[in-house]
Amino acid sequence: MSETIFHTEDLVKTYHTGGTEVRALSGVDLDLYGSELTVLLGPSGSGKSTLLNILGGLDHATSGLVEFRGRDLTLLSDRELTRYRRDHVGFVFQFYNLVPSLTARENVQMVTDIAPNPMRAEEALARVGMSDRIDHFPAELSGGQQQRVAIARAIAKRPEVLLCDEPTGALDSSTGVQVLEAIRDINEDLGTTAIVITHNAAIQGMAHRVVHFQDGNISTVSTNDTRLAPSQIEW
Ligand SMILES: Nc1ncnc2c1ncn2[C@@H]1O[C@H](COP(=O)(O)OP(=O)(O)OP(=O)(O)O)[C@@H](O)[C@H]1O
Repeated sequence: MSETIFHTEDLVKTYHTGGTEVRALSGVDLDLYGSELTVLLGPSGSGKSTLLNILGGLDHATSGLVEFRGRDLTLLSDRELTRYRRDHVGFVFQFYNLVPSLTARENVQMVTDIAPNPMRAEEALARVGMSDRIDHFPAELSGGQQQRVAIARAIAKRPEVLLCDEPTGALDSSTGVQVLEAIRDINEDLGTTAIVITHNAAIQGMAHRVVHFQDGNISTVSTNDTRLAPSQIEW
């Protein structure tokens, strides 16, 4: 088995809003491994995004342990967390968050211009099958194409982990499959550890490891002996 990338122990996240307390994560124990593609599956509100945000250094846990390669993220200051995110993590969200006034290439270059060891924007876009749309603006691209540009932007700095929160949530099945293929290819070709949130159970077939969430905790973790190609997935 490959190296443990993320390790959590009794991880708790509580939100306080308007006098009420929501326990978004209630004692999560989890290990995730390098170069794997993990799917986090579960109903709305079960805590998937909360966990992903903590793993990615976007949010602090309330209590418990969360380690990235043995380094305790809960001990990091905001400044150190920013550095951790910048150096190690690529994010992809449901809505692509591209800058509308910049072309696909320029959207990716926003990252490659400031990263220490980036791939060229053209290479990142080629890896997601977008070479022929490199000078197009987001409004000239379909939702799936925009999401592939967003993936290119996320991987251009060569992050160790790619965290995807509902990357196909806004897409139909055939467009979504192209996005899943891009994520699978990044995981396989670059060895990038990928974690993909979905509430679409069909997607779990492409994962090495599937983590099922229920009510702020993990109900089961399973592994797929045989994985599906994204082209075999439909919803
Ligand atoms: N910033 C916040 N303030 C207050 N409550 C929050 C906040 N973020 C999440 N929650 C609550 O925490 C719980 C877990 O939310 P989370 O977004 O992690 O679930 P999820 O499984 O990702 O759901 P979805 O699939 O709908 O995105 C929910 O009850 C949600 O309402």
